Amino acid sequence: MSGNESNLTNVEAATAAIAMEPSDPISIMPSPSSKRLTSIDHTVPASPTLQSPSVRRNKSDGNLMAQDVKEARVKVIYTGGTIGMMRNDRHVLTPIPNALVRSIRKYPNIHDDEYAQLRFGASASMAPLVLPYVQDEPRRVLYQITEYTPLLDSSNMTMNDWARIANDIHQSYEFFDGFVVLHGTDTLSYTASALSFMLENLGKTVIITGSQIPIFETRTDGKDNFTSALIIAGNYIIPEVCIFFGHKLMRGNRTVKISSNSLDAFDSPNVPPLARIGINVNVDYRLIFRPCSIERFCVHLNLDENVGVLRLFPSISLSTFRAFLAPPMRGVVLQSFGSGNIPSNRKDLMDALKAAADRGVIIINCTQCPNGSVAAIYDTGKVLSDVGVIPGYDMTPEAALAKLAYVIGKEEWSLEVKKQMMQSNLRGELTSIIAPKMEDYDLVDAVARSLHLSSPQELDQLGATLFPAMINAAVVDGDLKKINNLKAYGADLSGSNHDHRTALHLACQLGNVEIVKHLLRNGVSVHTRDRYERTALLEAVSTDNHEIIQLLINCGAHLTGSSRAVGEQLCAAAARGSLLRLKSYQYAGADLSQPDPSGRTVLHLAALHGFPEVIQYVLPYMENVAAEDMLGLNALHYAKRGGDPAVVDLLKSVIS
Ligand SMILES: NC(=O)C[C@H](N)C(=O)O
Repeated sequence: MSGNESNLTNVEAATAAIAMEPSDPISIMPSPSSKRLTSIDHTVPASPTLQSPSVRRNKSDGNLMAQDVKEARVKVIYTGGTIGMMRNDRHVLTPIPNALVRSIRKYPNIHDDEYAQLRFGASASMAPLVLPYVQDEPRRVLYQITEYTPLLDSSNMTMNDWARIANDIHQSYEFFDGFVVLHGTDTLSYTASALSFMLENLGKTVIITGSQIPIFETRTDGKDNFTSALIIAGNYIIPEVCIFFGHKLMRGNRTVKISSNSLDAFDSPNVPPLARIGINVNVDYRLIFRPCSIERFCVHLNLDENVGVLRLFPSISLSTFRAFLAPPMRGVVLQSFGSGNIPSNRKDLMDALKAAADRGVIIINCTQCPNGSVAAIYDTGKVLSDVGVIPGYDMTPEAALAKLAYVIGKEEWSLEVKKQMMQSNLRGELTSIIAPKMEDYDLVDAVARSLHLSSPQELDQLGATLFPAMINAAVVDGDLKKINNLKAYGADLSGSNHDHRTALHLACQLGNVEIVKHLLRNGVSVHTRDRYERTALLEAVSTDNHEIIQLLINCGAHLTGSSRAVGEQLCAAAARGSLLRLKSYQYAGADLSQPDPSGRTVLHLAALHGFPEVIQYVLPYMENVAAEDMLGLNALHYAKRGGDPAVVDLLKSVIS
């Protein structure tokens, strides 16, 4: 898709467009990383720009075999960690290259080989892996694993590895619905925190997980963590970098590793889990932190390594303290006592802090307590702000350190802006002010009372039914005030109705630019697909609203569905002579030279139906003006059949 070429800077992304329809040739294309011999793609790249499957009904038992089944594509980046380790002869756990995918193909509860055979035929052994059917989840998850070389124990990972993961997500962003990173647990919270900052304007789900016991062992937490992460990444739009561990989905930059041997190895002390996995998946949508600016997804890879964590202890020596703050240090997380206190009677330490802050070192005050926040309620804490130390509120040391590396690495920001950013809530990593009490669920409560409903589940269900309907009514009325009121009542503006349509779908269909902007600024996802696989972008294309198309594209929206289906739509528009529709698709990122399933292009159809202005417009965008369809006919042949002499002459000038 030409409109997306800026993102397709590597072979992997470009080859990811290979269709996975059963009729498509399936081949293994080298990824740029594998070219450098540093990673191996174990399957053909998957792409959400592909058609849903046409797998058939099983003749023997009559069961539905993937026909009409919706699919989601998840990219798995396997970096190492216990999850893929095996014990060597000395009983020491080490990661084994190429073992994970080989084993997974044999596990029927992680890979549905029957579905894969039906879907990908003879090439199934190299095709994407397929998660078996999951009750109550709408999509079959197809996943592609990219294995890094070497596989790392996470204790050996560095900031360069964070950049590599961020870059790989960036390169394949448009080809997948969600991302899972398999990672060692020891430094997982650091990686999650760093990625949460590096992935800017993230619109898709990224889940990092691993395990305490290798996935190859009979008793393992790896299978559950991995499959749950895949299910959530494929079926839920939670535009955050999350950690899945021990039945909980947590905001990554709020987590800490709390146990080296418990299977509940992670906790999110200051923010409840975003989702809990029991018999059902329960997502708390009100907790989700959404990007609220109209900007496209991008990555910031420049991190400053001159950062550190200094944990205070009674009687710390001045020389230790000074040495830590000395150049080249540029950012320090000062882990203070309790609610942010340091020994205020230690003038020597205060002077050293002030000298460092005056030199431009950003010093951020975080508590040593696993729970709670720093607050200037004691004199011993207040003195810190007097010497230029910034409050880190309730940030974990991991998040504060990663944020310092990110913020200091933003060379375009002044020192003042950097300090401001450290105190601002960029990705849900800190709570600086107590949120004003929401009139949360008042409205729902009132209705519930009149209906005699009382259980939390009934209230949730009522909210999920009432709010989307009421928001949609406000969208139809074009009533921004009403939309805001509903939000104040606790409505999730990203909520969808029974057709999985959001208010954004409707606003795009109605062409209300103001409401579209408002919804985007309130974090409504551009990636939600309704029951019929339509995105908000497709609604804007269908109504030829170019301003809205541009807004959505600026927010990271892209075309989904098979590229050949897009070709079909383009040909239909050309046959009608609709230059407007062709432009709509083009602005939405479509490649105007994309053929339909019979190999015909817009040029063929415009030639046949005699639309010279369409031909003039599309000519510069055609990859091959003489492209032939499946019958071996090019656009000139079609023009001759169409019989318009002007069109024939026009095409003769470009096709010999
Ligand atoms: N459970 C684990 O994954 C621990 C391992 N040492 C790692 O962090 O890679």
